[in-house]
Amino acid sequence: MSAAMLRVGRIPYINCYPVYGAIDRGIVPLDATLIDGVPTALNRGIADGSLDVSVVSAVEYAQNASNLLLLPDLGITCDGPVRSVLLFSDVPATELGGKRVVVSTSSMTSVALLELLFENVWRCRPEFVPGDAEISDLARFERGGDRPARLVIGDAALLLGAGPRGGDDADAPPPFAHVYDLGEEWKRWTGQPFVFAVWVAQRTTPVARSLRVHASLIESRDWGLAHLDELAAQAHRATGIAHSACVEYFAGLDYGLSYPHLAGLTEFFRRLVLAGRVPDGRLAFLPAA
Ligand SMILES: C=C(O[C@@H]1C=C(C(=O)O)C=C[C@H]1O)C(=O)O
Repeated sequence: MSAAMLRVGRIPYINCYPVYGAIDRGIVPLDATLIDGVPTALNRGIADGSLDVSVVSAVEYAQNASNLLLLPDLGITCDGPVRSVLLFSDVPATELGGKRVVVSTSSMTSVALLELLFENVWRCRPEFVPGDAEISDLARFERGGDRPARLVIGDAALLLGAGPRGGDDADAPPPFAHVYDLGEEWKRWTGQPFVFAVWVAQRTTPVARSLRVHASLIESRDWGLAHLDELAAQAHRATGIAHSACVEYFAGLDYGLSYPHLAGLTEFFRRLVLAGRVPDGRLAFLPAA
């Protein structure tokens, strides 16, 4: 009897196209079932054991490291602006103390990073309230009043960051006066790259099976990096974001986990441990495929 198919998580944002594009096209085989979900849904799937391997918020690994192994050389990272993790605000961030900041329910890493930035860089203490912030939620965003700022990630952030398009949008709310790119803010603060997402496997999943998934993901990622223009065209068709903006977006992301990325990741975890937000821990890797 063959073991059940592994369940492998994928974020449906365009930021995952470069990792899964060749698998989606049948160019690289993946012996697993792909499960789509926003980052917090995949985090839950890894935490409750319903996913075997997945991309997750970096913070999910830190929360749950004793049950997980990191997949080598895979991540969603930036070294400066990320373009898709944005704080939109009607007032400067330093003036948000005591005010409500709506944080995306899809995100865990960016929310933790935002809290660190408020404590250490903007030095004020807003009240964080969760709110849905996917593309389908954009039209219903309440503006102003007691919610002057909002953290948005992924495709929704790219779209909102691009601003209103054309002159036929007379009813559109005015753009936010201040937009903070969290990759850029982290770089300015620490000088380091930032790792938003990592790929993990359950320690209970047989290593040989996780290794096969890892090998497919690496092969698919390498194909993706060699075909970014084709993937940017697909991203444009899927979201309406300008092709040139998709090209620029992919160029600003790095899908590896090199020494500088690991330095940024451990710096982030160290600061989260200091703030009492995640348990102290260590990085443990699946042996490289
Ligand atoms: C760069 C991004 O990285 C992401 C942000 C995550 C988070 O904040 O928890 C998790 C996965 C990634 O999708 C993005 O989604 O825009």
